[in-house]
This record gives sequence, structure tokens and C-alpha cells, in this order.
Amino acid sequence: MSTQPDAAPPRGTTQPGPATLVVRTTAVDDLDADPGALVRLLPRDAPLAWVRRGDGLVAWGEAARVETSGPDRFADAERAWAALRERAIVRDEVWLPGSGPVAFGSFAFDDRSAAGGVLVVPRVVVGRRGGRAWVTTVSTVGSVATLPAHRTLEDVTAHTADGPAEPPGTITYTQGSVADDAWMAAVEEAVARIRRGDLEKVVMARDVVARTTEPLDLRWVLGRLADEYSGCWTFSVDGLVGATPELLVRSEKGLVTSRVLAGTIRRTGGQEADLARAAALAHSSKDLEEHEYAVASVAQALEPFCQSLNVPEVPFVLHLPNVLHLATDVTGVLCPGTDGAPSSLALAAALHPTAAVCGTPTAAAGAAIRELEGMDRARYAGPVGWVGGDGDGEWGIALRSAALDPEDPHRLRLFAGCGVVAASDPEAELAETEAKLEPMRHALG
Ligand SMILES: C=C(O[C@@H]1C=C(C(=O)O)C=C[C@H]1O)C(=O)O
Repeated sequence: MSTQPDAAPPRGTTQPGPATLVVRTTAVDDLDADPGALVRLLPRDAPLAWVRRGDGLVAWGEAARVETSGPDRFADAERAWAALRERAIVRDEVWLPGSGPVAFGSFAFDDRSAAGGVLVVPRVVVGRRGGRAWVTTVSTVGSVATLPAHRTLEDVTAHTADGPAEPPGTITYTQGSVADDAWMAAVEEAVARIRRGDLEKVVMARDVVARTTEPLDLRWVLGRLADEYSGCWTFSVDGLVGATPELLVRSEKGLVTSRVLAGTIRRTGGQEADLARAAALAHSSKDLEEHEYAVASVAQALEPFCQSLNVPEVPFVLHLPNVLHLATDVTGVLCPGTDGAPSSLALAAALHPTAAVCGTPTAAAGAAIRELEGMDRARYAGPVGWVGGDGDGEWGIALRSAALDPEDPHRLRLFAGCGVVAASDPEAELAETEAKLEPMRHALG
């Protein structure tokens, strides 16, 4: 693990402990209510975002950065954040979830992935919730009194505005890690193993490579995702962008929520036909089985932390612009622990990987993914989100997403996967991944 404050110590001095964060949050006038208003405030370089229906957080700059790896990537990040927030000097005039100190994070799906994990503490955060907006400024030097008390949004955006988002030019798509035929063969093998009784469900994913003629301005993608998929959580952390419909966990004042999705059907565009499809999905035994595994995995992972848990017996159908999903909102009340409740990051770590993105049983499904999928998922399907100074926060599963190549701003990997059970058909699964690639293709287009 490495923790880097923004200023490196002069050569020859001993390495300091964690940085002391100096944090000030002030209320500012509310923004436009439209879903893309927050992301339009972002500068071009390394934008951070977690936005849904015009509420959420956007941020930029790095006051501190924590990089972790391996099976301990969550625990190490959690410890580093605890050390930073314990030492933080905070003046918060707003006191809403997401005001005061926050860290944005993104973590690899697989313990063995080189993608590891990252927490970024931004220099500037703009937040909005229920008609109230705020600005948080973070420094590692000086005192709260020397930090600017921003009273208008223009104060913070004037010197960071890089003009409107630039379009990416012409996009060319090429095959990712595995050719379509080979991927379908892998799904067929997964189905065979399930029918043999080796495991019950496994989620198989694939990637597609996009090349842009212009260097990608992530704000272009974020604006289009926030507008078109406003009911999803539009995120951007460390080059990973997307609009996920799946909330791994939200923890707020002792209440936890998780939105579990599994079971999918493509939309047709026609309202009546879509209603018929929604009804078919709600009665599809294959999709209900996939869904059941995912809900059970979330309920089991949350149970040890909760004094009460509500797990609806029947899923509802979530309508997105590209697909319909079976969805269940699991909610719970956290047990008051002796050391305080677990942080949202600790809960995300306990939940990951759910059967919505891995399978059942978890270990067997994880092994099958490693063996059959033929690619490194990196941070796709891992937790992405933010944690606040009190440990509360929101973590999504990084789906409907793409990773920008850190070496090449013209190259992205787009990802999509689907749950495979005994009744799955490889060709239908391939078509389902295409439907799930739609949001990112639209965002680039
Ligand atoms: C794996 C993905 O989606 C997951 C798999 C689903 C399914 O198999 O029906 C549905 C929603 C997500 O939990 C993805 O979008 O890449």
C-alpha cells in the first residue's frame, strides 16, 4: 500500500505519516436541477463523479491518494482512510451526507488483478442533495482559517473551467480479449459445468476495445451518461467511467440499502411490447433463479452487520433505456458496534463479489471466471463510489462502464457480462452483453 500526500517531502527528510487534511465545507446557491448540471462543472483532467438524478458529488484535484493491491486492498484502503480522517481538521457548515471530507474509490474485481484499488481525496468537491448545494475545499497545509470559504460556484469553477466537453471524434470498435465464438464456447462450458453440478451460477463477462480519433474527454461521456441514464449512478474514478444501475451498498446514519439486479431482457422501444417483456421477465424461471442467487448472496453478507434486514420476497422490474432488470432493494438497520458501525467501505468489502457479478458458490464461480473468461476484469464489476468522514457513503458495482487506457487517451475497454445458469444459451448471452454495452456506446457516440 502507498499513501501519498500531494506534496512529496524534500529529499533526505524522513517520510511523513499520513497527511493532515484541512477541510472546509460551505453552502453555495443551488445548481440547475437538470441531471448533467454537476458534471458540467468538472475540469477536463482526472474528473471524479458520483451523480444520480442531478444529486451527488463531483470533484477534482488530489489532496491525497492511497493505492492498494491484492486480497487486502479494501482493508488497507479502509485503514489509510481511517488514519486520514482521524487527523483531519474539519469545518463543515452543511452536515449532509457527502459534505466534509470524502474519498472516491475504485477496486479491482479479482484479488489477483494488477488493478488493485485506489482512494482519491480530492482538492475540491461540489455536492448537491435535495435542492441544497455545497463546496468542500481540501488542503494538506495551513489551517481551516486560511482555506477559502466559497460562497458561489463561480468561485471554484472560474479557474478550473476548461471549456465545454470535447467530442471524441470517430469511434472504431474492435474485438477485446476474446473472440465472440470463443466467448460463446466458454459460456457453453460454464453451462456444462453447472448441469454437472459443479456450481449453480457463474457470471461471464467480455470486453470490447474502442478507439477514438480525438483524445477522450471523460466529461463528454459523463454528461451523456448522466442525461440519458439519469436513474443510474454515473461515476468516474481514476479513469473508470460508467453509469451503473446496481448499488452495492449505501450506508447512511445506521441504515443500509443495496439494490440487487440479476435477470435481464433487452427493451424493444415500443411501450406495449416492453410491458409484455417486463411481464415475461417477471415470470421467467431462468431469470428468477439467477436473481435469487444474487439476493441471497447480498442478504447473507449483510446479515452479520444488521440487527434487522428486510429482503422482499418478489423482485420488481427496473426499466432502463436499454434493458429491463429484475431488481430487489434489500434494506437493513446496522447493529451498533462497540467501535461504531462498519464503514460503507467495509460493508462494500464484505459484500464483494455478490452473485450478481460472480456467481454461486462464490469460490467455485470465481475460479470458473479465472479459468474460462480469458481476461482481466481489472476494476470492472468491482466496487466504485465514495466514503465520507463518518464512514457513511455509497458504493456501486462498476457495470455499464469503460476503463480509459492510462497510456493512451484514445483507447478504452468497454465491459459487459451476464449471469449463466443451467438454462442459459450462449448466443442469447452474447446478445445480452451487447445490450449492456449500449450505454457506453451511446455515451461515446
Ligand atoms: C454483469 C453485468 O450485469 C449484471 C448481470 C445481470 C444479469 O445477468 O442479468 C444483471 C445486472 C447485473 O447484476 C454487466 O452489466 O456487465
